[in-house]
Amino acid sequence: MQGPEMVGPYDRKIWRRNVVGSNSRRSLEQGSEGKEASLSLFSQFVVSSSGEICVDWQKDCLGSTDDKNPAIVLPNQSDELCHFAIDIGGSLVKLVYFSRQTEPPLVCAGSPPRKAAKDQDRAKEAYYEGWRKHPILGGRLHFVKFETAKLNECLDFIQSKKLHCTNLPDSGLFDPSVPGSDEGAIVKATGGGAFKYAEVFKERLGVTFDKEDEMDCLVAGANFLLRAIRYEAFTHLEGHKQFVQIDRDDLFPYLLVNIGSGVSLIKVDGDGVFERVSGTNLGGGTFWGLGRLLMKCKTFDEILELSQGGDNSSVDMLVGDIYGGLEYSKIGLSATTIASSFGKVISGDKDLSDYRREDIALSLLRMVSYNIGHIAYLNALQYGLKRIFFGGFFIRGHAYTMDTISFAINFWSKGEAQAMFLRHEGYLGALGAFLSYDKHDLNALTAHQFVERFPMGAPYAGGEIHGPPIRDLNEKISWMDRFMKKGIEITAPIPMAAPTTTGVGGFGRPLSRALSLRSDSSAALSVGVLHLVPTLESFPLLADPSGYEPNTIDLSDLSEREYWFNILSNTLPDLVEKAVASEGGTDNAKKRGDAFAQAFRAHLTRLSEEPAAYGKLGLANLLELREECLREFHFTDAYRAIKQRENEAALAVLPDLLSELDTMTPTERILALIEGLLAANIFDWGSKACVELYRSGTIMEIYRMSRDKMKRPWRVDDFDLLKKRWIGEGNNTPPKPHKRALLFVDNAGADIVLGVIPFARELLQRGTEVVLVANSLPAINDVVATDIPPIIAEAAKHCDVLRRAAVAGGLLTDAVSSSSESSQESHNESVPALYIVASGSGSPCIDFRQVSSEVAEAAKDADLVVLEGMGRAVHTNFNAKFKCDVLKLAMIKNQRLAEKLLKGSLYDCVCRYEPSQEV
Ligand SMILES: Nc1ncnc2c1ncn2[C@@H]1O[C@H](COP(=O)(O)OP(=O)(O)OP(=O)(O)O)[C@@H](O)[C@H]1O
Ligand SMILES: CC(C)(CO)[C@@H](O)C(=O)NCCC(=O)O
Ligand SMILES: [Mn+2]
Repeated sequence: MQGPEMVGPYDRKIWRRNVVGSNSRRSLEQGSEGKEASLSLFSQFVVSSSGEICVDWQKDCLGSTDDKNPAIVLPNQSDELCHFAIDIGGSLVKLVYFSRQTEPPLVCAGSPPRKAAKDQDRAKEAYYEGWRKHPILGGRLHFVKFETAKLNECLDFIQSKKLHCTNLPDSGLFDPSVPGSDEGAIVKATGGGAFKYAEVFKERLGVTFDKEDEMDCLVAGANFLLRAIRYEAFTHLEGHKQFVQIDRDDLFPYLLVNIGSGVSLIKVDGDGVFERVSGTNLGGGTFWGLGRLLMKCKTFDEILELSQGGDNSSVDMLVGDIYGGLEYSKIGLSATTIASSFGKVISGDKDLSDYRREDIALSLLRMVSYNIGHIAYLNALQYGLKRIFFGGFFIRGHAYTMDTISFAINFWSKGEAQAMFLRHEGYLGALGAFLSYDKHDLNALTAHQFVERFPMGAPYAGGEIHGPPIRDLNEKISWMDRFMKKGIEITAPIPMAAPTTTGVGGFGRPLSRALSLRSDSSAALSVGVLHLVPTLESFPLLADPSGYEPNTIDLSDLSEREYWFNILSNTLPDLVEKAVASEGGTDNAKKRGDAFAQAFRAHLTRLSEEPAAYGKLGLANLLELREECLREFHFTDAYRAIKQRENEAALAVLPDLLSELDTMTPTERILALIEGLLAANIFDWGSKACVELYRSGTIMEIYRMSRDKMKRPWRVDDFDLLKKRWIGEGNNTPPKPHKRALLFVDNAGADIVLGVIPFARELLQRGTEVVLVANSLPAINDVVATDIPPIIAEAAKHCDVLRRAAVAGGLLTDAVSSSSESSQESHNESVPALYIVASGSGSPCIDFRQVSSEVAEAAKDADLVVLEGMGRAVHTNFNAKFKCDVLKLAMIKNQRLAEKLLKGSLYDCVCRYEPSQEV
């Protein structure tokens, strides 16, 4: 008698949707390490404005200083064949470039697919085919900037990354089947420098500029960002940042105020429909220029930093100065209103050196900001526009600047108009130029197809770009190390900073100037790398997609933030230990572990200073960030060994559990199954309380203890409702079973084996098709889609229903013989199929705005969704409504969550059953 045989999860013949892990949005990140460049080659490490790590190879690079024009050895060069668009302004050069892997992202972390080379080739071919048709598939957009006065740095950057070699004239794209050419690249360029520096680019790089109109680009960039990026626009009042949800269909008209060197005011009525209604020569260049002249500041950020400690009343003439300390209330001017910027200087015979540089800086900042705010308001008034978006790098994510502008708009419009700011502030033009490449069709993508990620350098972002990004793992580790040694200490994020206002932007003096801009300018907003993942979709069963908010806990609340940051910080050492062990505990693994901890702590510190730095912050984002950080340091599955051990232990007792269940009546069984699911959900290595529990007991002991405690009523207990739907009431005919159930599973071990599998088996027995939805990539001890087939194969040895369902779902071959010992299961009845689908996520939570297309496809016929575990059913989606029946099951393994959300206590259970919300 032959046992069931595994079928590789990548066999596309089985079920199109059953391609475990191939569509992970994260799998793109699991690139090979490529050629490892030697560390000693690089001397200086910096971070790009997009948070990428770069090396300053101009400074004494490649070991030999006399080599003036060194050949740059790019680590992972194959990963970085890209193209770009450029905006060369009066002050700054902005570059948007595109990258993608040259290899199809076939491999998902977890157990490696057992796949024949032949299949790999076929899949690769199909991937390239898709690539040719849709060149923007699976790529990333990076944002970097340089000073226009240091154009050479920009040219070097382009050259070092060979960006210009891949802008082929015919397609504007890199085609892996066509050998690259160094000549004749055509690049979309905008801004005045597209004219001024065209010859320089031609000479140095052989690049020809295809010029795009600057205003066209600004508008195209703004429209794109406002539609595609969920957390792009925000208001900023008295230090408080609030993201604004922009309705795609109600975007126009608006006023776009781009504050670059000079200022352009554009009335935007639609895509490509706009008018530049005004402009002002008092702009960012004015501020920077006067700052250099008056305060001898070397950098722009230095002026901003100075202004934080300023008191402008020593420089500005206030209304009170003119009115003898009184206000001019008749016309609504307070005594502290600035009557005349720099006006006080006329009255003494002081020299420049007699004034505090800080005071001058603040006066200057307010002069320029108010003036722009004023002009913006007048134009909004003239054209009847209520919404004003401010872009351009003058804003610099600087709280005080934004407050000042907001205050001005609010003041003059008497609250009628609103100032909004954009996270990608200065990149509008460059992005617009990039969008103007015919073939991209980026505009066709929607918000759920973009994932913005913040690499390890993001917390330090703000530095200038000097060289090629570091891709190589060793370089990353070394960079982290050097950064620490340079004395920019990233400490634990506790205690938390007060709300990060740098002062109230009224006419008075800034009230709070305690927090200074850090010298690395990290007070600015971070712009991440934008990943384009066309395979991600919005989950079709959401009842209210536009009102959907995945996070249950809002981390804009300071005490919540403090609490969770503390937990993440405290559990870090244990995680590092596990991660290092998972990689064999080698010295290299230890180094990576340390670097990971440093990197994650830096993110936490950054976010505790500026919670909205990466967009709206929820617990789910933090948990995902931690996983991404692990992946960045190549910890592919930190809990691999633990998961394996727990799976084995649980599988050993599964047959007994199944037999026990088979002796029960249907009514007893459904209760036992739900109890079992809740009890088994205790195995969660992401919970501090549970990890402590594991120290004192074996898996089975804990599971039994947990089961014994499973007495109803649970904290949230809809069991009676579920039972009614399951077996009906009284003598009435039982309701029809569900057609298809989607089970979003949580942890490995007892959770999946003793909780989910018996429940899935019950569903199958009742005639419900079952789709197990698991992570594409690992997160804590969560089971990954590719982990499940071997578990099912093992379970199927003891259960005929599972075996036949797995065969029907293409997970197992061998439909002929049975090794089942369970005689109670009928062999004649047909059993619906059991499928496994990867969710597209690598997080312990699930965001239903962005799931894999396989999940979206599988959802079409589903009439039951089961969300299991704290991450998926409580941290996220606790309040989510679905178009079909939904069952949310979890054990609460966190004291505060139990108290705050449920007014309960640790280890309380949630069994929430909500019938279809569709009317
Ligand atoms: N690191 C920085 N270095 C220089 N200027 C900065 C920096 N950060 C912010 N700024 C401010 O941003 C302004 C430039 O903004 P931006 O890049 O949007 O304009 P630009 O395209 O160079 O100018 P224009 O569009 O008028 O030609 C500078 O004049 C300065 O006020
Ligand atoms: C000249 C541009 C458009 C170059 O970006 C910009 O600097 C600007 O809008 N300056 C203001 C010029 C005016 O007074 O309208
Ligand atoms: Mn510009």
